[in-house]
Amino acid sequence: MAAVKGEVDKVLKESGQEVLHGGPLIDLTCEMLKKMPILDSVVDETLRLTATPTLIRAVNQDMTLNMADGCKCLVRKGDRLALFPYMVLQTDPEIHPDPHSFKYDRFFNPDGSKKTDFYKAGKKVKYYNMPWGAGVSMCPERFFANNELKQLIFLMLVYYEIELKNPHDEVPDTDLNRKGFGINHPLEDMPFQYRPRF
Ligand code: HEM
Repeated sequence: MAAVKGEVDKVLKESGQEVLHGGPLIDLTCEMLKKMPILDSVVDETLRLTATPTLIRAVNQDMTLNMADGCKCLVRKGDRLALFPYMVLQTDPEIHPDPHSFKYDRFFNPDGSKKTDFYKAGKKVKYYNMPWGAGVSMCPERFFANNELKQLIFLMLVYYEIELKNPHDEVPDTDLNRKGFGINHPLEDMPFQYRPRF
């Protein structure tokens, strides 16, 4: 959180704004949100660990799927195909080392650019994180949803001092019953406390 807070403070300062007691509300623009590679990485990493959609496809013609391990899988016209990227990509330890840990910098390079180089068996992987699905039915509202998440985090960090109530508690497990249905929920709450800065 400290890294994101540092980035939020920098972007706010560069915009010439500050939080003042009784002062005007922060004017948060899309341009400001675009200058936040750390926050982008944090959102991507959060979705990597929590987005578990099942992608269903209808097979319109007989075809062969070539798997990463060299296997070939025949699918027939009329079949239904269910893909579960959470298991096969998002938590593959070869693509994402230490896959069940949250690493805020997993998706950005030291020069601040977005990290897109991920490998499996020595080959660059095209799809390394698929919270939004892929292809023609890829979530059409992903830019909106991504910006909403970024706005919420930005404004929470600008207006409030936030800390975990019990910082040494383990991160709760997720509810296995929801796997396959969008975003995973934690089994328990993680209480936090906050104080307005204004
Ligand atoms: C974090 C938030 C969200 C996530 C992780 C998410 C994820 C997804 C996924 C995985 C799919 C299926 C993609 C596929 O089959 O390849 C999808 C489809 C879709 N999503 Fe989202 N979504 C999110 C937010 C939203 C929001 C806010 C809206 C609307 C305002 C939305 C509207 C849609 C629609 C209409 C489709 C169907 C697209 C189609 O079948 O052509 N999503 N979304």
